[in-house]
Amino acid sequence: MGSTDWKLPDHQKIAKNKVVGVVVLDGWGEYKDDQYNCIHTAETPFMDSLKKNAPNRWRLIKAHGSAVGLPTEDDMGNSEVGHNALGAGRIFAQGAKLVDFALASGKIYEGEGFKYIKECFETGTLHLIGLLSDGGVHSRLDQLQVSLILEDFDNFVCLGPLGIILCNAEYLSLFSIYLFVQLLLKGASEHGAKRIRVHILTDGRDVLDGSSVGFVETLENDLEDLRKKGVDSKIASGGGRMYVTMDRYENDWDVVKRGWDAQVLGQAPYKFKSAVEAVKKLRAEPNANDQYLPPFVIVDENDKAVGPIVDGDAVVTINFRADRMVMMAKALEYENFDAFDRVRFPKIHYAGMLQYDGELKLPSHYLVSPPEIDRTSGEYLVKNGIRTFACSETVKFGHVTFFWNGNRSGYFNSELEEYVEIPSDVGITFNQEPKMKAVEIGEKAKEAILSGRFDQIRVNIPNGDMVGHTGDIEATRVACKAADEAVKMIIDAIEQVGGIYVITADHGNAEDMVKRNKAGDPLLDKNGKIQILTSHTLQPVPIAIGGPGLAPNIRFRQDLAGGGLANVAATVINLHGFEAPKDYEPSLIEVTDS
Ligand SMILES: O=C(O)[C@H](O)COP(=O)(O)O
Ligand SMILES: [Mn+2]
Ligand SMILES: [Mn+2]
Repeated sequence: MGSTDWKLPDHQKIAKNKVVGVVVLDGWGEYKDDQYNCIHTAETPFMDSLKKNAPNRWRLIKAHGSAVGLPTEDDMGNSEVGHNALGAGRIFAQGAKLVDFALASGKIYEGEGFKYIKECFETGTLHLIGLLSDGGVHSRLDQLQVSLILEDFDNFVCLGPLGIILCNAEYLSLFSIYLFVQLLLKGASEHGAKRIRVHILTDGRDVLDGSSVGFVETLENDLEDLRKKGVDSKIASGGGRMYVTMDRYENDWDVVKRGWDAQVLGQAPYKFKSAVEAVKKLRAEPNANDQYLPPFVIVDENDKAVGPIVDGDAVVTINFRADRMVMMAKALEYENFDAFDRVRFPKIHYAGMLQYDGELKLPSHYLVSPPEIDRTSGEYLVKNGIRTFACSETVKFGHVTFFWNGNRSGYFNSELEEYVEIPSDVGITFNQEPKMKAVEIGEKAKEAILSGRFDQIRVNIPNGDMVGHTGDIEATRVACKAADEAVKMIIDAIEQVGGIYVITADHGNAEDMVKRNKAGDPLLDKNGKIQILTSHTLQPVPIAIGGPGLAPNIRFRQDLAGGGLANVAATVINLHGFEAPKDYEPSLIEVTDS
């Protein structure tokens, strides 16, 4: 945007030059106090005191559904959409929604990306690689499926293979134009794909553990339908998302390599004739779960892998979310690549569901244009001279940099910014080390605050989320305590320099660790055991402001009951002493006369 006026007007009532500490507690929502609320049951004296002691400076904000650009109010928040909203100050239609629209309108098949992969359909195989679940965080199974038929316009109900999906009005107007929605598998085959291989990654993180079996069965049924229509379509390989392919921020390339070996080379420690059998058998191993299933390939009667990726094939990574697909995209696209030995680098036509990195333009071909998240608060502030420090450990590092800056890697101005990544533990599940690197993040942030070199210090503290995803309640309590201690360290430093703090979260997770019925009571499985919730939640998140630099007459506005994460950017800009851009969601704060 060449014509952007980057100069922010001075705020009429809020002074400049205070150090502002912005802390994002990952996966830290607000929910009723019971034994499955790990934030409540953990010792979190610092966060508790904020809530208790300054009611005008503590409130809840929305972090899911339409408040963060997701298709429906049933969509839980996640780190990508959460940090995008926090950093950009506006609500953008996010990947999940954009793909829905592109599929519903059929535009996906008219775009450059689809045309590019279609060039291989005559003689090559179309490979689809991605997360197989209806979690809606990285991908959605119904976007892959063969049919979704709108049957009942009056009641706004879409019937699909997965059951009933309620459509909101915006969706309905699009759906109503297209009675039969062509989804990716069906659409690709109708547009000429003759041979399709799906490389599945099982979830259990954005959905219940154990649900992978049902998703694989659903996909198998769809592929069976396609086979009846003469399309040679099969599942070719698989593995658990956290152990195969979906690493992020280059924490552990072995994860991507395991996927590469299975998907591209057709090699894996486990071989099965069917994916349903694979998932059932591998899940039966002690301590096995959907997130960490080992890699497997599907083989034919001669024990030969049914779907390695070879020269002349087309490949689509079907995830719309960026962070856990960037590494695979690099492996599939970059000629020069040394993160691991690819053994074979097939000449393929590769497209992402979306373009995952706007700065790297990666991948160069994609089926759906990503949201154009421009003019983020980070860019405005840096352009107005705010010296910015951002830090987290590897597994969340990109959240306060890449996602915060609208899915762009790199600095806006390397002279004014410093981004510090603390290496995360590798090769463990985080319930084994629930304190993670919270203290180290706290130390780095403290150092940055006390150094006098920065005006904004921005951190993500991952514990509640990363340990919450393991479903280990005891460990999640330890995680929440560690996060609380890290926040206190940072805020103590803010106190020392007379600064201001903003503490919030990107979505819920640790505050509810059990699946519940509509009345909010825990659900039991068929053995009478509670069903552990490893995923995020629909709960709101807290935001607290304070610090000696915050004038006594600044408080949260009382008239913004529906405020959400996107309102935080204008709030932070104000606290730096500037007015926010006019099209930003309104600031949460007001300056009273007294
Ligand atoms: O990628 C993940 O770890 C989960 O799917 C979502 O968690 P996040 O949105 O907090 O990263
Ligand atoms: Mn998160
Ligand atoms: Mn998470």
